[in-house]
Amino acid sequence: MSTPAETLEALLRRQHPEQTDPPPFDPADTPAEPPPLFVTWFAEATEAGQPEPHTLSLATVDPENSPDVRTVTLRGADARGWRVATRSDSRKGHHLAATPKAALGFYWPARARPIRIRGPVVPASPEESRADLHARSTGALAAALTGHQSAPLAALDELADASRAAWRTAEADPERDVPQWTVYIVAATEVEFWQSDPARRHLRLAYRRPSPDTDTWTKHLLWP
Ligand SMILES: Cc1cc2nc3c(=O)[nH]c(=O)nc-3n(C[C@H](O)[C@H](O)[C@H](O)COP(=O)(O)O)c2cc1C
Repeated sequence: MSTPAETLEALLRRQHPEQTDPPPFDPADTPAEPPPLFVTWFAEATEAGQPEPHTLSLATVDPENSPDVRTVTLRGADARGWRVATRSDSRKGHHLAATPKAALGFYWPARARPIRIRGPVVPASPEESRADLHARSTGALAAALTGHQSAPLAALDELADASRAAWRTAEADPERDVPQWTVYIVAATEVEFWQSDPARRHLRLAYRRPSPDTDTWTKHLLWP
């Protein structure tokens, strides 16, 4: 009988990168700033049928400087930066309070394109965070209201009871505030666009700027 490790190795050997014809990408013909290129690539991933292109990895560091990562949902991206949202009293919220820096990772296999982003993080205004909370579904409000995110859970019944109560509140009072709900803006200083190449001459275009206070980005290619 095969061990779980052998089973995994056999499954891994059968995996291959998705074979897609790389879409046209000329690094010389790119905007001076990364957000417009991000929007173009996002739209192209959507058109190519990429499931959940707005799902990304958010990396933070804990107070001991150990990295941590989890999956979140993109709320928007513009000249201010890339926006995610969560409770400020979650594990990631505590990390961001202590070390307001993050890295983001997107991967869109339908276009064979990852994008990685790094930079300092600033919370959006309470008004913007409240608007984000109430632009979403009843379930999303109930989830935010349930609270205790990342705290140890003693029993599933406790979650069921808290969640049912949160759903009742969300349905009865859709404008209910959750003061901990926070939009965080990753004010990128580095953004890298990676385009797969069948001959493995992958294209890597990196944008950099010294700080979020400047709109002047430099661009350069990287060896794959
Ligand atoms: C597809 C997907 C999207 C998610 N989006 C969010 C999100 O936008 N905000 C959030 O707080 N958690 C989101 N989560 C849950 C997080 O992955 C994570 O479990 C939770 O935020 C606790 O993370 P933390 O303990 O590092 O704070 C999402 C999970 C999945 C699978």
